[in-house]
This record gives sequence, C-alpha cells and structure tokens, in this order.
Amino acid sequence: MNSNSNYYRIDRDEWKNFHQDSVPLLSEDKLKGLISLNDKLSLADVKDIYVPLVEVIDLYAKNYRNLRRMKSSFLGRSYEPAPLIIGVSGSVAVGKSTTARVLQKLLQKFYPDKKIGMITTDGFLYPNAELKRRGILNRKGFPESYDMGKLIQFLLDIKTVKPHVKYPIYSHRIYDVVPNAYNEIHQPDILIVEGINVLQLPTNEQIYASDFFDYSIYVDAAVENIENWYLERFEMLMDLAIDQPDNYYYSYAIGNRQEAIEMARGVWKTVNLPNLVNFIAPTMTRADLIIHKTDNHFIDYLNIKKY
Ligand SMILES: Nc1ncnc2c1ncn2[C@@H]1O[C@H](COP(=O)(O)OP(=O)(O)OP(=O)(O)O)[C@@H](O)[C@H]1O
Ligand SMILES: CC(C)(CO)[C@@H](O)C(=O)NCCC(=O)O
Repeated sequence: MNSNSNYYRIDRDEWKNFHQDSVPLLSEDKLKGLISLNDKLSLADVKDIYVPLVEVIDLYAKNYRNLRRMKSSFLGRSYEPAPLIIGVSGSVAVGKSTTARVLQKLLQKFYPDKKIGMITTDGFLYPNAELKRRGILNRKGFPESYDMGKLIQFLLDIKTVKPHVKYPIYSHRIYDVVPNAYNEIHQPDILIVEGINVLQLPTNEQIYASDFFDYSIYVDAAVENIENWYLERFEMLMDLAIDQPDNYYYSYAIGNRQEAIEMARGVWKTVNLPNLVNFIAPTMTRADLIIHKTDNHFIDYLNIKKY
C-alpha cells in the first residue's frame, strides 16, 4: 500500500494493544477453550488479532443498528431489525474459512445471547454438470461459475429475517455441489459469509451482492505462500482420501504422489492463480479490513480503511 492509500497500516504489535482489557467475555480462560476447537490458530493470534477485531465489529454493529433505527424514524416506518452481514474474501486456499470460523466462535463468545451464523459461497457454484454444459468446468471459482442471482436472493432472505433459509452445500470430497442437499439458517443476528466472490460486482444483476455486506475482510498473502498452502492442503486432502474410493482425491491418493502434486501445481497455475490475479485481488481495496499473512500463516500487519 502506498502512502496515499485509503488504509492505515497497523503492525501486529500496535494492533494487539487495541484490545480493551475490560471485556470479561473474552478472558484468557475462555479463549483457551476456543483454541481447542480450532487447533490451526495459536492463542496469540486470537488474543492479538481477533479480539481487537471483534471489538471493531462491535462498533460497526452498534452503528448499523442506530443508523437503521434513525432512518426508520425519519421515514416514519417501524424499525425492523436486520442482521449484520460480514464478508470474508481472498484467494483460494489463503485461509478464508479458517478466519471465518474463528471469528464466528469468538463473536459467539462475545455475544452469548445472539445467534452467529457462517456460510461459504462455494455452495452457490453451479454443479459440475452445469459448468460442463456451459463449457467452463476449468473456470470453477471464476465469477461466471457462481449462480449470483441465487446468492443475492439468499442474502435478501437473511436481511429480511425470513425463517429457515436454505442454502446449497459444496463438498471438497466429491469436488462438486452436493445434489439435493441443503443446510438451513434460522434468523441469525450476525452472518459471516466467506468466499472468493463476496466483494465482486455482478455483471448483470440489478442488486449488488456487496450491498448486503456491512463489514468486509480480505485475507491477503504473497502468491508464493498461497501456492504452498494450496499444495499442502491438496496433500492433506489426498491423505484423507486414501481409504475412500468414492472420494475425488482417491485416484491421486493411490497413484504416483509426485505426479499428483505436479497436477495440483498445474491447476494452481492455470486456474486459481489467474483467478486471483484477474478477479479476486482487484477487489481487495473494497474491503474495510485487510489481514496480511506471511510465512506459516503468521499475521504481521493489518490495513484498516480510513474513509
Ligand atoms: N492460521 C492458520 N494456521 C495454519 N494453517 C492454516 C491457517 N489458516 C489456514 N490454514 C491452512 O491453509 C489451508 C487453506 O485454508 P482454508 O481452507 O481456510 O482456505 P480457504 O481460503 O477457505 O480456501 P478455499 O477457498 O479453497 O475454500 C488449509 O490447509 C488450512 O488448514
Ligand atoms: C471451490 C473453490 C472454487 C473455492 O473454494 C476452489 O476450492 C476450487 O475448487 N477451485 C477450482 C480449481 C481447483 O482448485 O481444483
């Protein structure tokens, strides 16, 4: 970020001091409990990075409620509460779902009486058969591979507090949207939506998905690191598939390991990297907050939007 960018760059050592020690709901003991649920993150990350972040989100949540209340009163309409929606974006394999998951658990501790939901936009991909029919099977994750109309309808249903809103499920195990399977979400107070496309502008919709996001986070890292994390995850998925013949990764798991890794490297170079460079990274400066990770997923600084 150059000096005239619209962000304050805040190094980890400065950011961690923004934590207000007065917050008893996030005491050290409670945070330890959270770590056992999510061993990918260190307690230091939770304390230094995520606790101050929850407090920033709390500011946005209060402001959002107040503004909507005042707007309703100005318009002479009755106030209807609407959930706060948080978007988490970034490259394939940068760690969006890990970030979203820890944020959900922490927000749930911070607001014990509220319902904090989390979904991924992966379920809104067209199924493989439809991608094939459209000739874009090798563009999975690109803007045209998502049913954006369906995602927008989902967000609208959440904002208007419809009961039991269904959403489709994507499975890395079958490498496809699960046919006729849905999860349900019932009137959350806060919903975290994680996906590579949450900050993208649609090409042919009347409503923008970004209109529904009240706070947005972009997870950023050097492409060399993300490629390594992608390959590490590929190896992990292969290892998990070794005794599951119906698993997409099974044929790779039982074949030549080096060839499988080369294949994954090819997918990174021809699919996920061009998607990152052309369609995901350009949305970064729409985010309210950019979390920067370096080697070993260590968060070294954050960029927080000025205006
Ligand atoms: N803080 C962390 N510490 C250690 N490993 C991490 C951390 N965050 C993510 N990872 C690992 O990096 C890989 C990618 O993370 P994750 O699955 O969260 O990415 P993603 O951005 O949600 O990917 P996708 O878009 O493909 O769903 C995973 O193997 C995950 O275990
Ligand atoms: C499902 C997405 C698009 C996003 O999570 C990604 O994990 C993916 O499958 N990309 C397509 C190329 C690949 O990595 O196989």
